[in-house]
Amino acid sequence: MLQGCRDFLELTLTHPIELDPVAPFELGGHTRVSLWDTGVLVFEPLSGSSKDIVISSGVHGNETAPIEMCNSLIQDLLGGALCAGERVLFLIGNPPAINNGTRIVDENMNRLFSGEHSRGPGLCHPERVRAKKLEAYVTRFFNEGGEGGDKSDGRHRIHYDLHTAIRGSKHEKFAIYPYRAGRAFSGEQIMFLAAAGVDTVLFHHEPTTTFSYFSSEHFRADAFTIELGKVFPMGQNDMSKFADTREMLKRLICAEPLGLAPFDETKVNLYQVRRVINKQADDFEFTFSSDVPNFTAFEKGHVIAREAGRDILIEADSEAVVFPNAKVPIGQRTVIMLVPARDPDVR
Ligand SMILES: O=C(O)CCC(=O)N[C@@H](CCC(=O)O)C(=O)O
Ligand SMILES: [Zn+2]
Repeated sequence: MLQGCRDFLELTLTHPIELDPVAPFELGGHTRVSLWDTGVLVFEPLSGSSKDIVISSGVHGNETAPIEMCNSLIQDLLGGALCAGERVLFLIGNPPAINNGTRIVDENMNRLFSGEHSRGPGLCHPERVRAKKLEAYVTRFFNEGGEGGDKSDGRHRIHYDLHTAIRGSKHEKFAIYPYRAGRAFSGEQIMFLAAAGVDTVLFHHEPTTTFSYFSSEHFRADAFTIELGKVFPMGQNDMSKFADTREMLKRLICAEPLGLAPFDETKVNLYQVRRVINKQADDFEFTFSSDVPNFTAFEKGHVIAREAGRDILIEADSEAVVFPNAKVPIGQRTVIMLVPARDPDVR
């Protein structure tokens, strides 16, 4: 089915829920290719490697640019224009939502990891079932690679979960670095991201149920949620804006020299998550308009939102907003509040 497959994304979207695994086959005498399920594809160099790399896209169905970029890398690998030098697992997260052209179908998949899919109402709809399967595929992929974690720790495990943001951003491309209890941040990873055009990093301050946190926490992977720009419908992305990102992912996958500069905090924008504001009442509303870009800062005392007759104020001298979204279910995150990172533990 895969050999001679015209387009991996088309195959995935034609089988949005599941696809029988395909027996591994060899490509060009150098790579083993395995299809584990719909949107789940593994490339393994026959001559060995040192990295296990997960690249996921489409966890939110309307975030199309990363899906198109990954599909083009996959097509080049399948077609022989590129040759994998490292083990790579590509995941297209939420095919039914991609077919729908929407962020979610029933529930935000990126709040369902680290077992959250099975809590509360349990596996009651496809996004929960898929999140559980995605965890299992990542687990299998890292375990089959062998012992690993951060770069200094056996095989180097990496997970880039690629997204695009609902609104525009003062920093067009940025990454969320999941909370890492007792682990320093990787300067090399931050410089890799910068070379990929992702010049801004947010250090999260607490555990979450996102996909990148799952890989970071359970497999000690260098894992990130990466926002590559603003959402556009499939086919309407200016792919030239993703050239640097694609180039660096290509070099990584193909084990080409990365040519990274040493960590230099003057070359990147580093923010610390100060707090997350969760929605507590149906009437939650922001005081700023929907076209205010991510990373807009407000001064101490400014009222940024209201709910249940209560004002929500800026607490620090200045705090910047990212991902403001009043239309989330009660209990979920409406906005992340940022301050500049002061002396982050980057090594
Ligand atoms: O633009 C928005 O409001 C959301 C974009 C998006 O999907 N962001 C991720 C971030 C995940 C993280 O915090 O690591 C999400 O909300 O799931
Ligand atoms: Zn997203």
